[in-house]
Amino acid sequence: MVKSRKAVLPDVAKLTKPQAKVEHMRLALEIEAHNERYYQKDAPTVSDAAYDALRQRLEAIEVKFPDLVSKDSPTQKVGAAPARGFAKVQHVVPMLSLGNAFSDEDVTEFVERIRRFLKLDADEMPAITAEPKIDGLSLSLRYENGELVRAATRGDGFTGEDVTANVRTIKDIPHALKGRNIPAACEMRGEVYMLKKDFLELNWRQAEADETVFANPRNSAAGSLRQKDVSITASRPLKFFAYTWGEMSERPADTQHGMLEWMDKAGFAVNPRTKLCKSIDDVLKFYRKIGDDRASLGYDIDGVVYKVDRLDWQDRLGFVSRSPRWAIAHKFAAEQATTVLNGIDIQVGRTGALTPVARLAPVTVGGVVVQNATLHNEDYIKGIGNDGGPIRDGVDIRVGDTVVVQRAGDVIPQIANVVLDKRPANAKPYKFPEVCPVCGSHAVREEDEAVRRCTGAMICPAQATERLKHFVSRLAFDIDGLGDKQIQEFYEDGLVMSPVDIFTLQKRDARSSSKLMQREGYGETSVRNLFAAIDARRSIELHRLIFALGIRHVGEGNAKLLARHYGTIENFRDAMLAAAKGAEAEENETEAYQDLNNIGGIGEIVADAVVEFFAEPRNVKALGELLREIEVKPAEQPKKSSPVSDKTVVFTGSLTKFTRDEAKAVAERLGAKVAGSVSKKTDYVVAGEDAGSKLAKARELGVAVLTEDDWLQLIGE
Ligand SMILES: NC(=O)c1ccc[n+]([C@@H]2O[C@H](COP(=O)([O-])OP(=O)(O)OC[C@H]3O[C@@H](n4cnc5c(N)ncnc54)[C@H](O)[C@@H]3O)[C@@H](O)[C@H]2O)c1
Ligand SMILES: [Zn+2]
Repeated sequence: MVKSRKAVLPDVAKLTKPQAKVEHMRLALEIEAHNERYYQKDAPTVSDAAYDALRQRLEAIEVKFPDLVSKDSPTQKVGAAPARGFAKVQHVVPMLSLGNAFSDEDVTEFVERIRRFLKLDADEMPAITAEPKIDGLSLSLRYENGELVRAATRGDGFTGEDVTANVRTIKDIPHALKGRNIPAACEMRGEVYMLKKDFLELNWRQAEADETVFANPRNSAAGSLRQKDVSITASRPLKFFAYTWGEMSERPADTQHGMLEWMDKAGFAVNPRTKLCKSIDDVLKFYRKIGDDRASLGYDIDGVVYKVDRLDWQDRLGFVSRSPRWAIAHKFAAEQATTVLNGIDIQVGRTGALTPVARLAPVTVGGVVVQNATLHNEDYIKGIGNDGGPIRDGVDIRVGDTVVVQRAGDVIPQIANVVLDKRPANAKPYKFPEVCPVCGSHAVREEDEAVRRCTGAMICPAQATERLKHFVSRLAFDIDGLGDKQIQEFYEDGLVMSPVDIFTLQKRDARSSSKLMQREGYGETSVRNLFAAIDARRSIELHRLIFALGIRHVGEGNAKLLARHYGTIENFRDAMLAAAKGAEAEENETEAYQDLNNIGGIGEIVADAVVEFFAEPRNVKALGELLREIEVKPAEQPKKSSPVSDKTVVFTGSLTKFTRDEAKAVAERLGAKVAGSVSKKTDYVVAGEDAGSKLAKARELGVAVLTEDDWLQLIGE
């Protein structure tokens, strides 16, 4: 895409001043729009390579016409302003960006610049640390007297977002620093990221629950950290590498690599692949080696960062507008390849969503053969992004097009761009089907939804079979010998049309004249094994059953939260039926609904989806039939061994050490029950400042009252 853009735009060298001015303005606006989507919404609409190309062109224009540089130019700025909804944190030492190197020459030039600046001898090579450039988001952690007091995102470099409560849920980040050599004020900085396997697993769960699916681990990490509901952050597998610092009352070392060693001792994860290099050759060798190892690293990196090792030299070198002079990021080329789009298939999911999939002429991208790419939804094909703005410069995707396919890490391949010069003359805009390709029902788009859905929920075989496949899938009933293929066949032959049919199969088979045993591919043993596998699942864990119901937005995680909260299927069903009574009203005011909505980690969208499910009599009937055939085991209660398990706790007053959501999530994880009011059954009341009537009540009833610190001590934090 970099190339196709350059082919259509005039060479910067040939631009006249007025032309340059117009283009500068256009590029700046476009870059600002991408910055907002990337940094604030965690949802970019173009590839990093495409974005970098825009920046490079803007920089080239500014080099030729320096008076176009203003303080508002994107070349002078870092990131984007903090998003609304977060408290702001001023960085005492700004958090800047890095200059980029895209070639070996750029790296040589970087080292030369340093030598000239420091006036080093011709044969004197500054030692350089080479660090993997983790593709996550940067974070600043402030420790005072060794205790974590504040965490902030980079924001625009000067003002970041306060994410202290979120950060306290990340295991890699110590709440207190270790060792003796701890400066009184100490700001540690590094990258929050997500392992590729955790990202894929999370996306899979999100997709199952019909929730936001992230484009890559970086966006996923950023989206997970920047959550107003801390319990969501706590449920996401975030990790952290430390690699630099902000304000430091004293420096415990005088080299970059010495500082990294100190960080390791202080209790941080430091990237083990970092290397101290003595020559440019060393540096480039490191770059190529880690480039080769990239796929096996476990986390995404988008290049290597080189830093001058001596801190006194770093100090002398200082900064240019938005980046240090003593460091540079050597970027990897994006993994892209060009191929032809042979067709677009529509898949119908269990919730009736019509999802377009690109069928590509097979092509190798970054060492992997790619034949399919996701096309997300009909707007995406048209060149319209989630926010209604253009993507790919508004170019649509047509069957027959030559397209640029891109893989970032292990993510599902995407179509990064269309090569318009190669579009066949007869290519027609793609017409998205308005009926379900499986059952023929109308497929409609709801207002504010990008997805078109089949309306034939009750009759659509795609939905019914997808629901059944989900019902027997690994995290649900997980029945051996009953996979996608068998479900499809049994459905087509009318043997299994709804979940309960699975458990009555044997009874019906005994009475039937056409036996399962006589089917092709089946014998006595396989039928016996199948029935045994089904019987083995007549007793099922509550969370598996809840997950198996296929309620929108209820993935494995939410199913577990619900199971843990309600304990038994009877409790769960009764509560949901009670909540469903209020579903018609504008605001659901039933106590059962309030209780559901108050479960840590369950938000309104999930609560509404569950209630909606129970408000539909056909669903309740199907569940009732199923429950006559199976037995549901009560939910396992979490960790028995903790000092607060089975205790009932009430938090009151204004808390300063943690947010209420956070306190609740932690307490529940340790097996405590968190209640809203004080009674004789209450074991502890944790009172913050200005605690009122609940504290009085606790005193009156003789319930133990703890300060926040007492509580932390009690749970061993
Ligand atoms: N696709 C889009 O729409 C879009 C929009 C904006 C930015 N971007 C992408 O974001 C990046 C530019 O943003 P940027 O200003 O954050 O710069 P950058 O990512 O190029 O470099 C600076 C960042 O690198 C990170 N980093 C990782 N490991 C490091 C290490 N060992 N030492 C020091 N820093 C390390 C830090 O977070 C630091 O802030 C580019 O890759 C760009 O393509 C994409
Ligand atoms: Zn259908």
